[in-house]
Amino acid sequence: MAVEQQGSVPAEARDQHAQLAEQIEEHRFRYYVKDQPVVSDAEFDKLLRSLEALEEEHPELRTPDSPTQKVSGSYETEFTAVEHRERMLSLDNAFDDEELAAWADRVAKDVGAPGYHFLCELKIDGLAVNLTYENGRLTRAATRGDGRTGEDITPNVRTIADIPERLEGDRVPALVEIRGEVFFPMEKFEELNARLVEAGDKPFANPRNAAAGSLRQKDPRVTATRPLHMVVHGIGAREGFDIDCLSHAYDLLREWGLPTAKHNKVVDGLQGVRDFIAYFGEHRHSVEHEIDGVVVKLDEIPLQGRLGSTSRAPRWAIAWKYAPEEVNTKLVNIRVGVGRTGRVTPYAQVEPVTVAGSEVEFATLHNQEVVKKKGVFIGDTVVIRKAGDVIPEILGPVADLRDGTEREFVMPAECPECGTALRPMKEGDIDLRCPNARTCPAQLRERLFYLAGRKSLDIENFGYVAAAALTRPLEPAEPPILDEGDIFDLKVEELLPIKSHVLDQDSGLPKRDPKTGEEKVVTFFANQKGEAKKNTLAMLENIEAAKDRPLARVLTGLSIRHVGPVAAEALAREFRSIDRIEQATEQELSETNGVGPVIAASLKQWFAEEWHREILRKWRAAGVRMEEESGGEDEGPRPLEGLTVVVTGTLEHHTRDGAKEALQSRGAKVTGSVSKKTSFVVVGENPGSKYDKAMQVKVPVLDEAGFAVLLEQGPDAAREVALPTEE
Ligand SMILES: NC(=O)c1ccc[n+]([C@@H]2O[C@H](COP(=O)([O-])OP(=O)(O)OC[C@H]3O[C@@H](n4cnc5c(N)ncnc54)[C@H](O)[C@@H]3O)[C@@H](O)[C@H]2O)c1
Ligand SMILES: [Zn+2]
Repeated sequence: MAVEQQGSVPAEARDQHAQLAEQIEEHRFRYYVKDQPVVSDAEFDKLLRSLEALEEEHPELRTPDSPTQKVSGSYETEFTAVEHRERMLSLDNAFDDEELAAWADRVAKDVGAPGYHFLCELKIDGLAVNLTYENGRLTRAATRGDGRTGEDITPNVRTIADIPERLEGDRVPALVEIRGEVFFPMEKFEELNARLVEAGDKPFANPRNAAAGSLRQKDPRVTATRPLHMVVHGIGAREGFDIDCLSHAYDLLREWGLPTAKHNKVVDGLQGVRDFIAYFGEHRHSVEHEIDGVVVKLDEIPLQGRLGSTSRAPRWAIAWKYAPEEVNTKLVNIRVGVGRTGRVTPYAQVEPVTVAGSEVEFATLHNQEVVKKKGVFIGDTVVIRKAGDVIPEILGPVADLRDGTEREFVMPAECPECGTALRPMKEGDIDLRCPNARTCPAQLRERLFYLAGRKSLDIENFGYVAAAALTRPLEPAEPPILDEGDIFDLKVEELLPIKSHVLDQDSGLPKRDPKTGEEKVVTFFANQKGEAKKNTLAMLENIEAAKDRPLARVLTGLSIRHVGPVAAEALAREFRSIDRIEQATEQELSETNGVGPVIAASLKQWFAEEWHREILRKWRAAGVRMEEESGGEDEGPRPLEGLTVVVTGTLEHHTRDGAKEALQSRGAKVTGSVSKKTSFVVVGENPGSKYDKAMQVKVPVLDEAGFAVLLEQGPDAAREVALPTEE
């Protein structure tokens, strides 16, 4: 019989199975023992799923030692092996609603009677630990290991502040095994890698690996330096107390001083589970730790016992996995981009990958210090993270895949677009700038794009590619626009012969033909017959129409440092003409409501530059509006329209109501709770939890000085002075 069954599996399937199993074991070893996985979790899960599918087809391959039947491998490590009193299992996964519903059906069938509940918990992305408390004292802590035997990490766990040495209260049991997840906070991650890199050690690829690697240190003194936290999510063996539901057990655990989860919810049916999943799918980043899913458990403990477990996972629980936000890809290059104000920032170019539903090819790296802190080299495989609608970022390198050909990034000394030597604006600035403001093609292109943008002159059909074609065409040699002074004098005849690249707005790089791989060259303004395209004519018409935009928009379009739409409104309202602004003293400017000394100084600097005054002369000659229309009714501008602001803590110069009114009168909405949709959080003294929340969800946080900037100069300027989100 056995022989016959064996024979029924084709050799090919058997080989494939053996190969997959070996790969999976290898990845588990790298993940659980070395804390340096070389593939993403999603890739790993895919391998495991293929193995499961293969076993579904050929059940004979599903032997007890298959990776699908085990919690993980058993490995010899440098830690002492210890037995768990009760097994520590993994979880089965549901990747879609059908799988979730199938699980719920099974539960219904096995329980057989109504009246049970589902306990929904967040699935924390960390590593599992087992804490043994005897008569209230922590006597041992272990990793999960293969589920029966884990590694003794007691001295390391004792360094974690969240974990009590002694349980509190008068209901402390004789024995209890507490299961929970140790995690590493995302906002401390870059700092850790910076420290490791500086010490010549390997950086971690992501916070989950950092948690595991920090906890599994030979020297617990090292663990003690790492900001580890824990959340409790289960109970193993126990003596001396009874519990009816897991949710009630958590109340007891909390009483004992253990760190229980804040977001658990008991629901009485599948719909409640779906709602919980949907809610945290939306609010994934407003939680204090990374989550990769939701764990749904049957709440009633006697019923859990009735359903029992497989060799790998309990039948009474299931893990819903959210779409992964992290993928591995190759860091092809680190380039630098030049912004509107000449700031030069490095950014990563990676092999294109899809993360969270969109293709990613570039990720920001902020400045040369950040590149160093992250410890990434050009040529590394890196972990890319795209969280919600946030700009993609590189978390860290997969150091174990290095082969020695990787090279360190060196910040260029010269502007990549005009060759001018880069320098900081002020001593002590980290940011480097290209000082060639007037003719640096990158800066001019960005300024023109801004000038034509929604906040300024709002010129339709004048986009990024047009700005590039007009300032640095491949042909003819002389571009029609040398600086923004020329924009209102464009003639259609000048545009027709222009040949240019199609520049990508994210990177400033020429787009390539997907087939040939060559950089695309187009006659952007002319059709094949050499006549003006419809869009070209529309662009010229729109430029003409833009001459009559309100003064504030014209001012905004000049890209004067610190003069965004809000300050421009204030200036236009007070002075009513560009001439009067130019003639005003620095004192007069800075006393203007909504302007202040920084803007005043910046205006003076701007007008002192001859080529800036030349722009104004050309615009005036072209008929651009340089004065506010007289008479205007005094309704007041709403420069903060569309913003949502939270104020917390005590401010020195405003009462809470005063601050609220100042915001509302400028059009902002003021709310009481912080979410991803919040534009700014203003913090005074003793800010409390809203501040922490803002840090977590990375909402810009303003101190009182920053608040003043927001009121006077608007959101763009305020963002520049927001407090750093790390630390
Ligand atoms: N990248 C790799 O090479 C690699 C290798 C091995 C495993 N992995 C990853 O590790 C995970 C699989 O490992 P696994 O067996 O730990 O399974 P799992 O992560 O899917 O689920 C089980 C674990 O979830 C944790 N958990 C978090 N919150 C919980 C909660 N509220 N209640 C109960 N448990 C909770 C527990 O530690 C438990 O052990 C997958 O995400 C997999 O991709 C990756
Ligand atoms: Zn330059």
